[in-house]
Amino acid sequence: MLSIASLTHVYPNGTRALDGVSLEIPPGLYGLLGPNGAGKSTLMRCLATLQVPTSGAIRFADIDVLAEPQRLRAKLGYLPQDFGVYPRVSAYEMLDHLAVLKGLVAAGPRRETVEALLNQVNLWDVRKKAIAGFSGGMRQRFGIAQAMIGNPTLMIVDEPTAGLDPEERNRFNNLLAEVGETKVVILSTHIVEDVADLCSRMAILVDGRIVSAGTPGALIDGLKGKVWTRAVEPDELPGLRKQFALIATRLRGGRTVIHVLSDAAPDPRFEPVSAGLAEVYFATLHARRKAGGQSTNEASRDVAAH
Ligand SMILES: Nc1ncnc2c1ncn2[C@@H]1O[C@H](COP(=O)(O)OP(=O)(O)OP(=O)(O)O)[C@@H](O)[C@H]1O
Repeated sequence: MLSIASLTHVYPNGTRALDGVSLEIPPGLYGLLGPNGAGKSTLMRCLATLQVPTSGAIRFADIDVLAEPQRLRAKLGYLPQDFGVYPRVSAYEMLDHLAVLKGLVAAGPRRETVEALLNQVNLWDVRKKAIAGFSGGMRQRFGIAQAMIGNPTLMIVDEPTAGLDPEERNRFNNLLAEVGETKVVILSTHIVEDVADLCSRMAILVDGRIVSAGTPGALIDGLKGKVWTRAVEPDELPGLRKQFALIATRLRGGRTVIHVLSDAAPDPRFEPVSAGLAEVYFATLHARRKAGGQSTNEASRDVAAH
């Protein structure tokens, strides 16, 4: 179990990237969903001991992470948002090198580990090729392999599927699901489907605060009977936006379809629509923006795009 208590981080320029974040994260895949700039990467870096938060506490099993970062590092696998340099050395050589850095010095056990990991992430056939020539999906799978050296019990994966095509994303997510069977895995993303597909528990982070947390099923149940839809003409949109809590507009076969949050049918032309995680996410963003006094233009102009 990973426990995060009242975690706050203020950057030197005054940006409050995390504002009292508290979460209890059990083993399995945990989704941390939030828009750009919500504070996800800041939280991931604090958990990965790469950044010291301004205040708060992090515990993983019996480890006080802020007091004993070295103890956590021995149990941690981290796939950063930007893996950075993609060297011209082969996947095998690079993984072998990283394994040495992680303390796997004895040649025999190291070879076994490297070979097993390359097989697990399905890169065995291309092990002799340079990482520089890998596709985005292959690089991310290599990223998971390097994160799994030393069999960590906590895995932190920051926006891993951004930029992957659907087939690569699917392959990557299958790998992540396998990894999540035995570890605490935190998946940070702004892609709702990744959380819907993979995670048994989740939280939504907006402006440095947790605004929603629970199982996807429970969060979806909370919207039952409250989401309504109808096709509209584009010139109706400004008026509807003022009148209703518009959480999304979609394009369906060239027509604009809106989703509105309301306890009852806003008018007879609306039909009820069963909510999914996308509606939960966009309703949460809408409520948060309203509370913050920001423009409440729908959070998504095309839910179907993700
Ligand atoms: N080094 C820094 N100095 C000052 N402000 C920063 C720094 N790094 C991030 N921020 C700010 O902190 C806030 C949270 O950023 P963070 O990168 O953690 O968000 P994010 O949810 O990961 O966003 P994205 O999905 O765009 O990566 C943003 O307002 C960002 O501009």
